[in-house]
Amino acid sequence: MSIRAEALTKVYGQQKAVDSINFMADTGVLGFLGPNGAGKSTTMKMLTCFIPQTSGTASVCGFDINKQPLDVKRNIGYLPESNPLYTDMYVKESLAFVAGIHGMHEPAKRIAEVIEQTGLGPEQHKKIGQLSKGYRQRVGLAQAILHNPQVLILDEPTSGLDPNQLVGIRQLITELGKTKTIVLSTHIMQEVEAVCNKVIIINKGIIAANDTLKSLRDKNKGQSLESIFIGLTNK
Ligand SMILES: Nc1ncnc2c1ncn2[C@@H]1O[C@H](COP(=O)(O)OP(=O)(O)OP(=O)(O)O)[C@@H](O)[C@H]1O
Repeated sequence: MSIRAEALTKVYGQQKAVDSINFMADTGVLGFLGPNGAGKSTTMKMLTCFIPQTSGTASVCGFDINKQPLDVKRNIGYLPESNPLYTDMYVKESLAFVAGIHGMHEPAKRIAEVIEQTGLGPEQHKKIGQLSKGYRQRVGLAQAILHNPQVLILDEPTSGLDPNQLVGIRQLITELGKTKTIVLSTHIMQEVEAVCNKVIIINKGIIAANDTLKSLRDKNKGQSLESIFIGLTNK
């Protein structure tokens, strides 16, 4: 199993942002949905070892997030919600920098491959600060997949992209999901329908649904994913 979370909990002060959630994920694209403030980003930050959990456990590719954080990070690629990038760096320079962090030797070939895969070719000689939002997202994705991790955690990777950019990024996520485990947070139901095999809906830190997209639809016959989401998150 690529990801396993058991009773994973995060408390900020008085607030339980993530309340004892259990889930597993393997190869494919898992849609991680929930209203604003539901606990999606917090869960992602714990799985990627950015913040410690309050209680419970989780493992990535069999490595414990507390005891083996370096192994977790070797096996995980993370695109955070705000996609923080060094805007003064050139695209290739930023990828070489990330390759260095991962201790990759002679990364030029892999950098060229990832530039091709993410469609960054035409913009590869620009500074990140000169890129459009869609191309910045592609740089974020390129950085996340550079070390060829088995697990990808993508926090709203397509927010704010135009329809053309959306199609390209979704195709890339679908392609990557054939061999990798992807956890994808999004508010766009159309996107879930387009790329996800499985769906977790989280509400107020608690899992309200954990199912395949097909079974979720079969159980709620005739309802759109949007109405299912609204029904489950307004309780
Ligand atoms: N550093 C923090 N300190 C205190 N509370 C926090 C912190 N980070 C998040 N929270 C709170 O935890 C809850 C869950 O936040 P989180 O960012 O995980 O939600 P989310 O599902 O990702 O929301 P969105 O869809 O708006 O990005 C929210 O109520 C938020 O205000």
